[in-house]
Amino acid sequence: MSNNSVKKASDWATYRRLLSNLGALKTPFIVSIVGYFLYSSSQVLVADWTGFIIDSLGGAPASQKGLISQLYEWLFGAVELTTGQRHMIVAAVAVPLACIRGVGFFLGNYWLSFVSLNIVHRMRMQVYNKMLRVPAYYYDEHSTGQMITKVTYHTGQVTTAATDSIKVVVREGLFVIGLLAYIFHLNWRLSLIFLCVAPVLGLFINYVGKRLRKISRKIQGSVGNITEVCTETISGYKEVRLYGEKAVEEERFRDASWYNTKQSLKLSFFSAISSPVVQILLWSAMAVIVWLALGMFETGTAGDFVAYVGAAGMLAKPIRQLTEVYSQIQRGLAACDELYEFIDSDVEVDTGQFSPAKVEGKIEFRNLYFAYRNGDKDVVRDISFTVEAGQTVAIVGLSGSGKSTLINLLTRFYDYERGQILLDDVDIREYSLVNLRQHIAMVNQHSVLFNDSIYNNIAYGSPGVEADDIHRAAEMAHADEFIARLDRGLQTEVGEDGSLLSGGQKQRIAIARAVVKDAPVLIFDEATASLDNKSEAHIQQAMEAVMANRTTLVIAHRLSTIENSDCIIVMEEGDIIERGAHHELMANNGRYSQLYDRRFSESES
Ligand SMILES: Nc1ncnc2c1ncn2[C@@H]1O[C@H](COP(=O)(O)OP(=O)(O)OP(=O)(O)O)[C@@H](O)[C@H]1O
Repeated sequence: MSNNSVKKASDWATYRRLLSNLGALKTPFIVSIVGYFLYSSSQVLVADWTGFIIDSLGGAPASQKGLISQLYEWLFGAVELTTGQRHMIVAAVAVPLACIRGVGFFLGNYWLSFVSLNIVHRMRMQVYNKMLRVPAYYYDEHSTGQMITKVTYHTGQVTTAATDSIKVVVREGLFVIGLLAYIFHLNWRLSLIFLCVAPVLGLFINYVGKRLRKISRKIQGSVGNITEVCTETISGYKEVRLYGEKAVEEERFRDASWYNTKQSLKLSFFSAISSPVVQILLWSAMAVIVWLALGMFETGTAGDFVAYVGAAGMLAKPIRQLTEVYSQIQRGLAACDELYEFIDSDVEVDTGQFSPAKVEGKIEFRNLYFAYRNGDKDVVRDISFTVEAGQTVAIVGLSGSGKSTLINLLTRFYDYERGQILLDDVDIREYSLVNLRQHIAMVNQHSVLFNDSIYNNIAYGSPGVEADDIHRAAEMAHADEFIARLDRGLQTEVGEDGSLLSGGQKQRIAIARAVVKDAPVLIFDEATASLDNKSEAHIQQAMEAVMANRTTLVIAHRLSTIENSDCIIVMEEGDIIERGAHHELMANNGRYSQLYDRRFSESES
């Protein structure tokens, strides 16, 4: 019971929130409602016109209730008309009715689409903006497939509900109200019978609505799973084939797709059953009405009777349409719920106000501890070291020792709670996020290239950069040589994530991008993938050129980077176990010299 009332409140909250988006769209919304009002009124008047025609067969129409009859009486009551003139007037009513209907239809349809599409666009932008701001944890905990589904499938559901379905709701809803008002006007006692059916209809529709909403949520989840399997198969197509996992992936996909099919069938069942049930209820009421009307219309004309039964009969169609779109509306609302949940989720903490135009680049880690939210223990412990402005520090250690975690904390993709990281002696949490990241350039193991030209990839993050700077950066990154060999040079398209380039070429473009950014702090997470000697030498020279005069933190795998750095930090399982210059650590004969010997012999062989 309490659960239900909570759900109800949240349903209303969803409606209210959607409507609160109207804002500047109020005028087009009102125009569309006026349009649909005209459209529905003209539809109601068609029933009235039928009664008017029947009454005019025996002479001047004499109905006291018919709307067109009364207008006719008001306009022509005092005029002597021939039968021919009267017939012409009765027939001519069709033209203004069609005009009102047409104008109303256009105004209603166009302006309601205008409103709905704008609301959907805003919502889609809110979702996308949120993706740019959610913390790294969100990406850890949700798959790419599920996130893509939000922007595509979920907003698609809202679009259908907010455009096609809402049009039917407003248009046919107003039509139903108009018809009810009209039959009440003709005979209110008889019309009360219709109202007796209303609570039964309401209860039934409410029950079906809840089921539809629940199933719709399951369908959304299942579309997320389908997209997830698909994106994994697409990005890992080589692994799938090389490891012979085609059958397993096919099975995973079949499960996800079949679950979706089952839930969609359930949804179809409920939406298909609701319309006939509603129609049976309505037509039962209709039968009672006709039966009673035959005895109760003794005061009205034959035209009134026909108009009444005609209008009552007309109710069936819009009510059927309303029940038919009900499932789409529920799907839209279920999607809205989930999108709003996402829109309301936390963003990266960004409370710092400090925004210096330039920093020297001194970095200090001070007694830093950190545990990931989903991990149970600290993955780095009591980390303290300083990198003076302009120095290079290499961090080495076995896989999983916490090297990347330190970089993730420095760039504030995750926030620490114990200890400090300082940039120019100011805690990095006091910097605004945008400002902090402006001072850092990073070349990652998996630097992402965008599906654009090499030129634009190098200029990424540095809007308005001069062409000369791009050329210089490409030279410094030792990328100019291979770029010159390409037919379209810097304008060559690199494909999705640079798929048309080799690993070494991609890295050099990423280095050029860091050069153009010209930040005082540089982070290199060196690729472990073995490059051929020539590429390695190119990248080595590129790195050295870029590192000059910058504070550099290198997660190092290459011997030369390690040997030349001012200090080497050796990590093991989250702790710093050794630190010092290369020759000092070699002389210590500890873990570093073991690691070094191992790498040295590997690279020699
Ligand atoms: N997003 C995350 N959520 C939870 N745990 C994580 C996350 N990223 C890393 N870890 C864990 O933190 C520890 C340190 O990982 P980290 O990536 O910092 O190591 P690394 O030294 O950079 O390793 P590699 O050289 O293989 O990149 C590992 O035990 C890892 O499982």
